[in-house]
Amino acid sequence: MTVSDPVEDIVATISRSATEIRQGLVGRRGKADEENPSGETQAEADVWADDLLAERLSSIDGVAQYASEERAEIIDCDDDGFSVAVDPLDGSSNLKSNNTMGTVFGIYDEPLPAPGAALVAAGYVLYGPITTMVYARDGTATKYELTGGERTIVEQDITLPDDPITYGFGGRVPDWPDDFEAYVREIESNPKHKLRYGGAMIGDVNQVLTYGGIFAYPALEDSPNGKLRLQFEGNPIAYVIEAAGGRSSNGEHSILEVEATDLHQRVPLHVGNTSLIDRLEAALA
Ligand SMILES: O=P(O)(O)OC[C@H]1O[C@](O)(COP(=O)(O)O)[C@@H](O)[C@@H]1O
Ligand SMILES: [Mg+2]
Ligand SMILES: [Mg+2]
Repeated sequence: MTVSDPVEDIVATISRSATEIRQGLVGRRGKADEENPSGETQAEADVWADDLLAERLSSIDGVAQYASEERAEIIDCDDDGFSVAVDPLDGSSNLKSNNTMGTVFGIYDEPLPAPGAALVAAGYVLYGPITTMVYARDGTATKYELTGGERTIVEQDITLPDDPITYGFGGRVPDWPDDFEAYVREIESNPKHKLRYGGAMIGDVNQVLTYGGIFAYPALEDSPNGKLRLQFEGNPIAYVIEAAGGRSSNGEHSILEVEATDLHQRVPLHVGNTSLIDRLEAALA
């Protein structure tokens, strides 16, 4: 008898759906005339990908809740089980220019909103020239290629390279607090460091995972919690980067220790090599 593993069922469902999501973007590059709970205009593809994932993930045995960046309310499913939090399309403003996007997921063993410490697994799909998935569970991260529903391992026990190379920071430069800007100038002044910013967190974070470095969407002068959402973006990415031997920070401590108070709350996000995040926290202290 095979023992069912809802976490594996969730990840397999997202893997299979990724190819369809990628193909379904064609013809859905317009706006949807609606705002999401964060007050952003939704793309047609945001709404469509959310509906597709909501239907599939909420019907899995052992999924108690489905929630996403694109819907105000949690969908309650089974009485007991895991909570799945999804950013169906990360970087959907890149649809218009046909640049990188992703799908982010976190699987929590507590009802949402939940702290990162309640994650049992998390990962993301990257719609690049090919479709890849990075998925972390039990402290190890694995990279896969996804083709036509198949998930093939390309790298196990991924770790951030020791010598950091790439950096990318979101938000308008004039909106950065002075201490953060001073830190950025320090990073830029190292001749080994290269700027890589594509406007989709997943693309930028995947550069950091591949080459080492730092990605941040920091606190801004008028938005002290930055832009990215804790449940759907911050926690899952922090979980993956920490499993790969890096660090995450809200500016003070690990993102995984941030108190979860609201489903759609935002968090300043900084992830990357331990040395760079340690230095960032010192610069912001
Ligand atoms: O356009 P900006 O302000 O640089 O913001 C870019 C950031 O916003 C996001 O697009 C937000 O994610 P969504 O596209 O899922 O809303 C991140 O992927 C990215 O890092
Ligand atoms: Mg996003
Ligand atoms: Mg999104």
